[in-house]
Amino acid sequence: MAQPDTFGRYRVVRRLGSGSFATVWLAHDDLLDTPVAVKVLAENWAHQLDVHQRFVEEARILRQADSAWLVRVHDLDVLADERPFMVMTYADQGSVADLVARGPLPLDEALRLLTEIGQGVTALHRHGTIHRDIKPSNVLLQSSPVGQRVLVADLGFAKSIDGASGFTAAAGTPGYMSPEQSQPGGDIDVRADVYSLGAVAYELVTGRRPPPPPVRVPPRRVRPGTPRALDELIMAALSEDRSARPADAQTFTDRVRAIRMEQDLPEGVPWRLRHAAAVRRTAGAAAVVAALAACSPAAAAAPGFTFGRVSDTTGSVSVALPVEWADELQPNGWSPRQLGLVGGHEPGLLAATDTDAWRDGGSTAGVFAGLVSRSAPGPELEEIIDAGPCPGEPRRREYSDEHWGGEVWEWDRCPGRSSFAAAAVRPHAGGPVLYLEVRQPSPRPDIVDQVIAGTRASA
Ligand SMILES: Nc1ncnc2c1ncn2[C@@H]1O[C@H](COP(=O)(O)OP(=O)(O)OP(=O)(O)O)[C@@H](O)[C@H]1O
Repeated sequence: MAQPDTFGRYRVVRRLGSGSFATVWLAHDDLLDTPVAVKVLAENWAHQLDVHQRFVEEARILRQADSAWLVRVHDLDVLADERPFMVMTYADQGSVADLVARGPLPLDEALRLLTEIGQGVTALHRHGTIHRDIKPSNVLLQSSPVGQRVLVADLGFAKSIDGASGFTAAAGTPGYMSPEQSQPGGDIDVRADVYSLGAVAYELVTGRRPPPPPVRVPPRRVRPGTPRALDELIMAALSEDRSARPADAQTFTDRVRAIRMEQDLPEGVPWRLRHAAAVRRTAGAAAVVAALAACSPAAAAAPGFTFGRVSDTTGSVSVALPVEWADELQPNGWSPRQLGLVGGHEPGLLAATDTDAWRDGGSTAGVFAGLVSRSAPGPELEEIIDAGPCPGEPRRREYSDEHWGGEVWEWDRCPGRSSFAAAAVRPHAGGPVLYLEVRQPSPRPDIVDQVIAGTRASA
């Protein structure tokens, strides 16, 4: 699609993306000197009266509901070719879908996001509107002076509460959509949005979208340590019987807020979930071949193993490991926030015989290496390891070679008959902390040391 120069007085900068009905552009309001997002109805829909009307209706609802937790609409106009466009707040930090794609969030962050999403949906309910398509990709993120702010967006399917019964077409997204929404002609009320809030909550906490209704696996089973009150709230919101759900978004949000205030929330993400995102984003066979092709024999291999080298996609982290461990590679980085540490998305990689088994703590051999933010005080594993991945106390030892200094913790008997080592090291010459995990069939500290010695990182 050719990039237009302007929409009205808004100067186009670049295309942000397209949905089923519209394309959204980043533009600049030169008069007010501020970035804006301009959503333009697609040409093929512009002449269809009902779609045109729905687009204008979305703009009006967002304008009238006017909440800090909803995308704000500043202007609505029509182009010369009759395509309507709305001018919105620009959400500069992507969507909650991008965030959960990196893995489950620390609970306090998940609850903060849920509270803000709930406030946005509450504003819609107060305005007399049911959103009908709440899902992580429809919740945008904007940077603000006090951190990150949530903006509920995309009311393409929204309906007024009064006119919500007797829909003829199913609308919504599987996994997030209430059971009543998938019944054409079924009547819908605000509790359909409560179901979707429960589904979003489930995904924020576990890193997984809930299965279609009826949902039988509570979040606690996927993420041990989830507070019982949160588990119960999410499962209540996901009830097939809507009379068992919280009555509306306000009730749901109040309960989330109470859990946030009262509970002593566990920090970080449990071990078995930490690499969930990494595994999900495994780049497939092409990356694996590339990884092996990139392997070059490393010097002074441990007896019985040939070492090779794999790198992450940014080229910042490069790890030497036994080549037979590098069957599968996830080179797209990681989020130290999963360990309860500061930092956003950082360079890192997971190379293993079976990356799924890595996540589940099953039988696999491999190495995870990820950079921790430069401001991390480490390298101290106490800051990183809250509860061990394996039974028993680890053996702890100092580590030092020509390049790195830090510490290593080793567990010999882990689930899946493997042994597990975690290391936090920092270059003697200065630089960010590197966090490593080595999983192997039998405890071989010499291999752990060789992996660390052969690893290189640049910030
Ligand atoms: N206010 C905004 N600021 C920044 N990006 C936005 C904004 N509104 C939408 N986008 C982005 O533009 C893209 C298209 O959005 P749009 O709402 O048209 O469709 P969608 O939600 O992706 O799909 P569909 O409408 O089919 O569900 C998405 O990637 C969305 O994240």
